[in-house]
Amino acid sequence: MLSRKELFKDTLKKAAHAWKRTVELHLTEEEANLLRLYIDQPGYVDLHWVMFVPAIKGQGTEEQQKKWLTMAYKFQIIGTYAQTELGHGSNVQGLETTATFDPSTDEFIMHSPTLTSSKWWPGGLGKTSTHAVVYARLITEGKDYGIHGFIMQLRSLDDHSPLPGITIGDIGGKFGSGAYNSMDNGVMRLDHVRIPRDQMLMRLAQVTREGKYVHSDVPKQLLYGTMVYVRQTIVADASRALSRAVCIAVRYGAIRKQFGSKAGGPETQVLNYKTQQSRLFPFLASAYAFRFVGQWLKWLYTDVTQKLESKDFSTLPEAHACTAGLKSVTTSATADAIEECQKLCGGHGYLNSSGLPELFAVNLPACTYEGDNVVLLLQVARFLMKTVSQVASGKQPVGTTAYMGNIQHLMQCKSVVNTVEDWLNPAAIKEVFEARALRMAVNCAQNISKAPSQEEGFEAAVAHVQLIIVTKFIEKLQEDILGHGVKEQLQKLCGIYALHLIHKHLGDFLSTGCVTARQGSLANERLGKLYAQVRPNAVALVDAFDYTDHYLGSALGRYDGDVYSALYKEAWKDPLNETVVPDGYQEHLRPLLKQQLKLSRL
Ligand SMILES: CC/C=C\C/C=C\C/C=C\C/C=C\CCCCC(=O)SCCNC(=O)CCNC(=O)[C@H](O)C(C)(C)COP(=O)(O)OP(=O)(O)OC[C@H]1O[C@@H](n2cnc3c(N)ncnc32)[C@H](O)[C@@H]1OP(=O)(O)O
Ligand SMILES: Cc1cc2nc3c(=O)[nH]c(=O)nc-3n(C[C@H](O)[C@H](O)[C@H](O)COP(=O)(O)OP(=O)(O)OC[C@H]3O[C@@H](n4cnc5c(N)ncnc54)[C@H](O)[C@@H]3O)c2cc1C
Repeated sequence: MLSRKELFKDTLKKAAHAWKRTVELHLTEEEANLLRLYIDQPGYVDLHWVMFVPAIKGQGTEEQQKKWLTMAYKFQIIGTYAQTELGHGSNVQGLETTATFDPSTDEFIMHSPTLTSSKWWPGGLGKTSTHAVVYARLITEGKDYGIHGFIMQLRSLDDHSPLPGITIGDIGGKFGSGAYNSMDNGVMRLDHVRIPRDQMLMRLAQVTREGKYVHSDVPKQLLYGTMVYVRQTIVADASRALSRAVCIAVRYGAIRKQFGSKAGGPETQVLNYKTQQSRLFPFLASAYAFRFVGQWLKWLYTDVTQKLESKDFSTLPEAHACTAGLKSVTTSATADAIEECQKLCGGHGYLNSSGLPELFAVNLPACTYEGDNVVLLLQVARFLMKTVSQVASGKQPVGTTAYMGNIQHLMQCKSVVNTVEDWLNPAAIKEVFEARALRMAVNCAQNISKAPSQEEGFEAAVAHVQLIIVTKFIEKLQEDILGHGVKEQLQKLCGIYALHLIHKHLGDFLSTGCVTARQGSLANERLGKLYAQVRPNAVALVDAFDYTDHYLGSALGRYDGDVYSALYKEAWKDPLNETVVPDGYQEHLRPLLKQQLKLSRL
């Protein structure tokens, strides 16, 4: 119910309080991250910690890190990540902002040469950030060396006014009433702003005092390293958002009753309807699947980072493909699922008090920020095409593409599934997912020379990423899992996750010859049985997410199930209910009613 200005100020207040508590309680970095997470309101601090600090860590020299991170860690400066422009977001190489080296003063001149080169979108840029890592085309000795990162001070540390030559503001209201409107996504134009040479982030490349451009021995793709890091964190965010929506829909489904009353008996809980289960339980399974794959991705990222430190860059392409692909598949699935959860809750799901509209509006842009989901899957496709060609030339693939080394078998194997129960076998499931992914990638690679098809590459990428998620779920179940019966429940959810994908993408599985129509129908039968088996534990499986009512923010998802009183109470809090007769009655309603009454008497 807050206006944009009030909402923004509220975000500033919360962020300042969180920082105060962080300092007072001597929180570790991990604890402070959790605190920000549970504040649950997008704000400038996200960009400061999630992008500004990592960009300096990844692309700054040791000296630069020491200087800038010391101030950033103490919040003496607030930073953002200013990459996207009005004219270009996905195509980073198409950015237009220039950083021209002037050897006479040992400075870079930062400039926005066109309207489309205006920086546009960076979070916190609009009203808050004092500094930014700005991405611009480096020009020295008359030559354009492409995009590089530069640290710029944007606002005075005394009175917060923009520095000379910098025009800066907020880009305006966004989707939904709250959601991302707490964030001051900004626009910025630069008019020949001078910064010292040592504010170019120089780990990847340097410009000497004389203006010579010098490459380091690290791959230029490390320029994109911050995005790899953030994409990895977004997978965990998606899993959390999805589990919140599912928690609301499952709990409400157990309370809501419609039809089915015989002879005055109780009506049916909507969660017991098969159609409700087949729409909702795949989301429950996906929430767990995304959590496990997110944990694995965090491990992968840490592993790659350690390797990079010792100058081993071999796993960088795989890390890029995994983070891009998983960010894309999990955020798209999550946005779709939250929207569907609203429908699963019927009319009440459309109320703000259900918590679902806000959850949807906050998570929808994850399909776009940090890389448009389609563009990212096309990156995965590119990686797969390269891997297929390496396999063809005898190279043994590793990591998440290791299965491609089994090409002889996977290109011609037939699924062993013969009964409904056979679909309980993780090996049988994994084999059909591997065969589908490989055959789609190989078909795409073979067709590329004839007529390049983006769609084919896109579909192959989706199949590969789904295989990763299924595989990581299966691997998770091979670990020790504490708690009586917990593993059995997770096995059922793993089955649901995999089999619902077979159901959804049956066309792929059939057309690549991985399963027959009969096996597809056995998979559906198995899925129906799994839904029935999960039903008795569905509420416990969402309680296990351990969300407080406060964090869930939903009248429908309350732990105590007292949904109707909560909805009723929430309704009365609406500002429209502050007066019995609404504002506007005297000016607009009364004259209208009186006029009509007069006319009717004529
Ligand atoms: C309620 C909420 C509360 C709290 C939330 C808490 C936390 C939230 C966490 C985070 C979210 C917070 C805020 C959101 C902030 C959003 C910020 C942004 O959006 S920043 C801007 C992001 N922009 C993008 O992602 C742009 C996407 N575009 C690209 O990445 C690239 O341009 C491209 C599409 C990859 C194309 O690049 P290029 O033109 O160079 O193209 P090529 O395809 O030729 O690639 C060359 C070569 O490089 C390899 N490569 C590409 N990218 C990477 C990479 N990242 N890492 C490693 N390698 C990479 C590519 O594969 C090619 O390799 P080759 O085939 O030649 O071997
Ligand atoms: C809430 C939010 C916060 C953001 N925060 C920041 C930030 O802090 N810092 C920052 O720098 N940026 C930020 N961004 C910008 C964001 O990173 C870009 O919007 C994103 O990278 C997508 O780029 P675009 O907007 O140029 O989309 P476009 O690339 O213009 O996409 C438009 C359409 O074209 C399609 N398309 C584009 N290229 C291809 C292709 N090669 N093949 C097929 N289809 C294609 C896309 O799929 C999409 O459907 C933010 C954006 C949002 C929404």
